[in-house]
Amino acid sequence: MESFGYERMTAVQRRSFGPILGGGELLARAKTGSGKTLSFLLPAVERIHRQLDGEVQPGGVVMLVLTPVRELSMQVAKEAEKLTSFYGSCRMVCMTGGVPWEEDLKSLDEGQGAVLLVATPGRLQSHVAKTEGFAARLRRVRILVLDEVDQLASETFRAATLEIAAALPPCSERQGLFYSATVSDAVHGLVRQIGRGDGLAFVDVIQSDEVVVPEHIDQYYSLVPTERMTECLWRFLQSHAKPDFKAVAIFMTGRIAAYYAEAFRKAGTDLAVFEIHARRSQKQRTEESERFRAAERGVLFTSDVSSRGLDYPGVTHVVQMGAAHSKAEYIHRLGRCGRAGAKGHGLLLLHDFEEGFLEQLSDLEIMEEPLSQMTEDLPDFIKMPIAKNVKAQAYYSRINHVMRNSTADLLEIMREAHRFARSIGATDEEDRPPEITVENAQKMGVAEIQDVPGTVEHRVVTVKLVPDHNFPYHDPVRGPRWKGYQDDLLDDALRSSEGPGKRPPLAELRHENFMRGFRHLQPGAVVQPGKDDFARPLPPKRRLPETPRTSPLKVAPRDSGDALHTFASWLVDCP
Ligand SMILES: Nc1ncnc2c1ncn2[C@@H]1O[C@H](COP(=O)(O)OP(=O)(O)OP(=O)(O)O)[C@@H](O)[C@H]1O
Repeated sequence: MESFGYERMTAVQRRSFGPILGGGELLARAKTGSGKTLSFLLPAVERIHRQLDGEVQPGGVVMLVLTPVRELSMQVAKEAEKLTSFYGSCRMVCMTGGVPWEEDLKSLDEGQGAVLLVATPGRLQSHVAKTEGFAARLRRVRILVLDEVDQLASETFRAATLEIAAALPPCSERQGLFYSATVSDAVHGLVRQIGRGDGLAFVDVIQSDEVVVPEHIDQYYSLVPTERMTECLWRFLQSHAKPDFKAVAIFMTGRIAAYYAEAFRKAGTDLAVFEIHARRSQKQRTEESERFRAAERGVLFTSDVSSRGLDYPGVTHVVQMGAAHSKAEYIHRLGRCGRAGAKGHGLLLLHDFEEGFLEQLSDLEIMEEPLSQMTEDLPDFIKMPIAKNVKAQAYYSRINHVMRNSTADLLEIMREAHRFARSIGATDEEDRPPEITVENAQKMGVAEIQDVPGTVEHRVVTVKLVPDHNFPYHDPVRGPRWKGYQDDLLDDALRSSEGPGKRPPLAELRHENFMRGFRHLQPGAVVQPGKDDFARPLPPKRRLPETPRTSPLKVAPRDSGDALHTFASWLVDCP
């Protein structure tokens, strides 16, 4: 403990060390931020060190730690690395999604000795199923740790966790350690399936009559009309933004977090804005995570990928933008602040339709923060220049999220989502929210409902590409390519009607593309791809002479080098 700079053990550490060193199985429940990571890592590595007798093959895994989220795996891996380098008897390897597959195998193979593997279930399950010889490398696992076990026991991770456990030695030959701040019935079920059954110790550092939220975290909530959510978040962040203010704001989905991060940046907050969610590449997520860890001040805009286990030093505030899936999830989210005995402050901004969630929190000390009067001194979030696509995606993802998590009437959900669309400036001049195609409406179960805002008829529009010059670049295999999502649009359109080896004269622009900014496209409109607003017709003077409907597509010859200059226009005729 001293090498980690700690004077004394926390309660969960004190009570875990003995049973783990003794080889027993353990289910442990302790508050967020109470030092659970070291409470399993330290005695487990010590035990492995004592047991290792040189018989393990290079690349063989002796200890496996599963965590549900990539960033959490990386965080646990860092602690594990400190310990393994101290003991020297095994080395740490971390495997998560978002990293090239071959790198996993390389890191297993390079280096001497047994491996302490920290991994997310998805990546490991894929290796077990697809990588030749991988399961064999797991046959010597002596200690299995499930960190955030109640999430690993949830529907999302349970199957993968069981499949991985099936590749390990029988439970009589390994030790299972199961940790979380909250323990559900599903956890007991999973532990029964994976563990030995007999002799499981339950280290419960939270007494049954005690509240599981650390006492030094103040909790507040406000009931907020959808239209005022952004304003409330803005005011909260601006009014608390002292020099050491460091906040985590958790949104319903990654796409909503992405919209807010961009909106707050553009609104000119003086707080540094960080952004972590599943819509970013793993490289971006890792870099952002490191930056936020090192930052003294700022806000992390994120989704539930950051709600568990992550230990960002110095987080003072957590804002939850909407109800959590459950009380347990609320507690995990809140636990990103007030760690290791520090003071914390949590604010839950509940949409007006989520009031019922408060019943689940009735035994917590959570106080109402009344809404302040609305004032005018705010950035204009509705007019904020943010791509239509970003707003539309936030809107779609929000509908999906609310549908999955609410029992409300579907039409009510759509109407409320319409209010959300308005509040982020995602509606058009006629107050229509982004379009939902009939196909998607069917998937969402709203196709049969009259008056669903934004639902459109299935549309397939045949477009003619009139090539000229000005393609951004020419891909030798795929032909002319645009940049950004417009690139995908053109590409989809062409791919949908490509014959073997050559492009046909006509390409179908399918209805999906209308969701992505084509709704204003009129028959005969001429637009210039690659420009800021793809769907905006060019002024009449830029119109090209109309091409006869049946004329073949003429692809301009490549002039010089890689740059094929074309001026393109789309002639559209409805079927
Ligand atoms: N004995 C100790 N004394 C002081 N600080 C400690 C001690 N052990 C761990 N810590 C620090 O406490 C913080 C929280 O630890 P950790 O991340 O393990 O919490 P946790 O209980 O796993 O939380 P969560 O439930 O959110 O996953 C970390 O910054 C860790 O370095």
